[in-house]
Amino acid sequence: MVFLSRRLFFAVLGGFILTVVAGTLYFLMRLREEVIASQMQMAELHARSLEDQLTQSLHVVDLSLSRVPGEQIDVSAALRLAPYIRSLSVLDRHGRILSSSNPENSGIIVPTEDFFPEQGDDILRIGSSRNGRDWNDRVGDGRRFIPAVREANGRLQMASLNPDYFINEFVHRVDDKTGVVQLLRYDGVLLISTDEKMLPDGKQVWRERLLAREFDTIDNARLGQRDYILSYRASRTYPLVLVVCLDRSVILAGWRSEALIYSIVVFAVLLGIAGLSVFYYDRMAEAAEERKKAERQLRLSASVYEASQDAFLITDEKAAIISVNRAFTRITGYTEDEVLGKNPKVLASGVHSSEFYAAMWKDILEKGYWQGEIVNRRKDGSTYPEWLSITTVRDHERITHFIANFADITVRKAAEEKIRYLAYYDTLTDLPNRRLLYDRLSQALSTAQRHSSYGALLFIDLDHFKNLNDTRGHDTGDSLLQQVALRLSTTIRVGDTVARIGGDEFVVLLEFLGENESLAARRAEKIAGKIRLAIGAPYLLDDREYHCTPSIGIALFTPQQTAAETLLKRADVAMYQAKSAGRNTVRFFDPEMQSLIERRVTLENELRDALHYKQFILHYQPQVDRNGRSVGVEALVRWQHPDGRIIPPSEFIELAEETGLIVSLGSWVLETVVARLSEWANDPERSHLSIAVNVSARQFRQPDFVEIVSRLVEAAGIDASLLRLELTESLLLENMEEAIATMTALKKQGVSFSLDDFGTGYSSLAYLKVLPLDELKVDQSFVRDMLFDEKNAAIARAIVNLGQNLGVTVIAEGVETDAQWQFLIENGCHSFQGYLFGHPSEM
Ligand SMILES: Nc1nc2c(ncn2[C@@H]2O[C@@H]3COP(=O)(O)O[C@H]4[C@@H](O)[C@H](n5cnc6c(=O)[nH]c(N)nc65)O[C@@H]4COP(=O)(O)O[C@H]3[C@H]2O)c(=O)[nH]1
Repeated sequence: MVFLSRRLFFAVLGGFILTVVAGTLYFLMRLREEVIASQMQMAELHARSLEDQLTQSLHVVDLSLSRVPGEQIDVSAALRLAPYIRSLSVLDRHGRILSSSNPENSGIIVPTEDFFPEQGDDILRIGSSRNGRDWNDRVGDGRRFIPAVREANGRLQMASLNPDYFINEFVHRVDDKTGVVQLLRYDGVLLISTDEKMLPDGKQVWRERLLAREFDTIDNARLGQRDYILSYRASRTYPLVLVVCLDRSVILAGWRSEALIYSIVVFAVLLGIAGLSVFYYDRMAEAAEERKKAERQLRLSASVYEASQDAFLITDEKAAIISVNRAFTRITGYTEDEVLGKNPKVLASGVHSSEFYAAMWKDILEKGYWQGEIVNRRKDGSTYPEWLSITTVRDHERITHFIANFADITVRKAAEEKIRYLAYYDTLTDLPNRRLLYDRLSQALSTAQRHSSYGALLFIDLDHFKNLNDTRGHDTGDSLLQQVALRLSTTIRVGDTVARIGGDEFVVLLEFLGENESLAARRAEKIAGKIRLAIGAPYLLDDREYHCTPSIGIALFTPQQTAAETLLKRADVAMYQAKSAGRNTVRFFDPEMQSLIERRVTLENELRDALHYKQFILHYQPQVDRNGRSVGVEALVRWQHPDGRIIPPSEFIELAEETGLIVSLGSWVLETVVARLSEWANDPERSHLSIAVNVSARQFRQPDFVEIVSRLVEAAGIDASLLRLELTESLLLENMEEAIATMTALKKQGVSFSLDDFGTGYSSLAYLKVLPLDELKVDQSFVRDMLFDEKNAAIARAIVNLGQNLGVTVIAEGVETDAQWQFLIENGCHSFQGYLFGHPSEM
């Protein structure tokens, strides 16, 4: 729609108003002219009819006066005929009234010189208007008369005319409020006027008028203070002029009031039209401005929408796509035509679960808004991360559209990742830096507290690294650091942390080293040893072999330890101790731990030697029945240390387990036992004795354990049932199925099994049913106190009952007194072992 400018609008409105005003004025003026024209006609009509009437009246007078002189005047007849004649008189040549119908006129000399025309026969000559009713009336009393004479036969006959008669006639025709009727003598002398105050035009004016025309109607004749329509007409017969003057102001009064009303109406209408126009123009201008603003806004929005670097996707209420912008196509590869009408699911990557989308839609529908990171799929099948915002558009609560706005954040994420990487990683080695180490250490400390588990911090410094840097340059130094980092990473378990905290300083964080401090220390030391070996292996730097050793400091952290800073300092101190101790070595921050470790290292080495130099011996402890008769023995290993001490198994079995030496030791024990059984087989006094052998978990889990035992038994040709393998509950529980398989296989060979330390472990009764056991061994801890502690007594009794129910024998170990033995016998125990029957000895 074309909208007029304000200036043009007012110009048009002004033009319209001017046109209406001009039209109205024109119309009113036309109306006025018509009024005037009709009044002029009217004035002319009046003038004509009054002149006609006047002429006739004067004709009567003329007739009355034209009688033969000397004739007696028949006054009454004349007056009857012309009521406007007051008297008729006869004058002599000198103007003396000889006789008159008004006798009092007689003798009066009439001054006829001012009559008009001044002389002439057979024509009526009109005198001027005089005061009084007649010649004889000297007082007048406001009355007037007009004399008229006619000369005939040397005599003058005169009539005194009553002007009031004519005035009456005139007023009868022309309302004295509207106009004035005047009767003039032809020479311009006023004879009669219906309004005496109004003076006629001067004689000269009339002379000129009458010379020009005998009758005429003139508009706008100024008489006195007023304007008139003036119509005059000279009598056809007599020297008189009849003038009708219509007062223009009165005539036009009606027109004026009409014009006023009309003007008011037109003005009001125009005012209304103008007001309404301005009002509507303003409203329309406002609306147009609003519309323009909205259009501008829309154009702006559209250009923002199109030019935006963010993708926009708009759907209808059913989630069918109705619009996408250029950025959408750039990011996803889909053109608008390809996605119009489709569901935004076309972009789904399959990375997110249905629960994720359900939660997202819940938010959108309930809160009207969702925002978050999501992975979508491009048209070419590649996926990309985007930051997505979805909002609803509502129309009175009803959702009409969904607007999704997203940006491909691949670059941003990469940058963030890079920043994060730079913040938390060492760029040379790709290892975590000090900051990340602190984070992980703090986490590890709280985890350690939660799980009551020990951990350790290993501070590793490369020996003489500075020399390498100084002599062969930093690049070579960097290369070494990278190789060391790689070796460290591959040496430790997944889940542990290796960090480079500066120069040639590395830190390894070990978690979950167990709840036992010394065990944790040993594990940490062992890993440190592995690291020392790994780092100690030769390097190839610039095609030259290079040897490097580390100094490693270890600080254990306990479940109570909290300060990461302190811990790192401790490990650092320990590392310096390692340096002071000659480098290429491992040192604990805690001196006790250090000596413990050192002792263990010594012990381990000695154990190896012991195996190598066959320093182990077996002691046998008898096992008896209710009658005290020997039914078997338990083989218990002893270490005959070169220093002459006999070391009990409690001091080395655990280390042997940890180091794996137990496998070799266990094999030696088995071989020795089988050899002893074979030896006893030929001894009638001992051939019935069984030998119980403790089998460690590691030994039992050897893949070829069944073969080893079978081979030994077969090779020795002994009665396999005399070989009784003692297993612990924990061993069996570690892998029940495998344990059953191994036991079953050996059972087939005739080997028997005893469950050692029964009651101290998990004591799951369920597994007892499925294990091919021959014997339950009541742990000595129950036996020791059972006579004083009812609970232990109850347990001992329960185990015996259990054995009876399962159909296996029950042996009690640690029997030291007769009372204990008697108690156990009374409660149905089958066999007994303990110092009461004999200490372990070489036999
Ligand atoms: N207080 C007290 N103790 C008694 C009494 N009667 C026997 N003992 C001790 O109780 C332990 C019984 O052995 P175990 O429970 O199998 O416990 C054994 C066994 O678990 C392990 N062990 C011993 N020899 C071997 C072996 O050859 N291989 C394996 N894997 N472990 C062995 O070492 C543990 C300790 O063995 P030992 O020091 O010989 O200790 C033996 C024995 O000397 C008594 O009346 N009172």
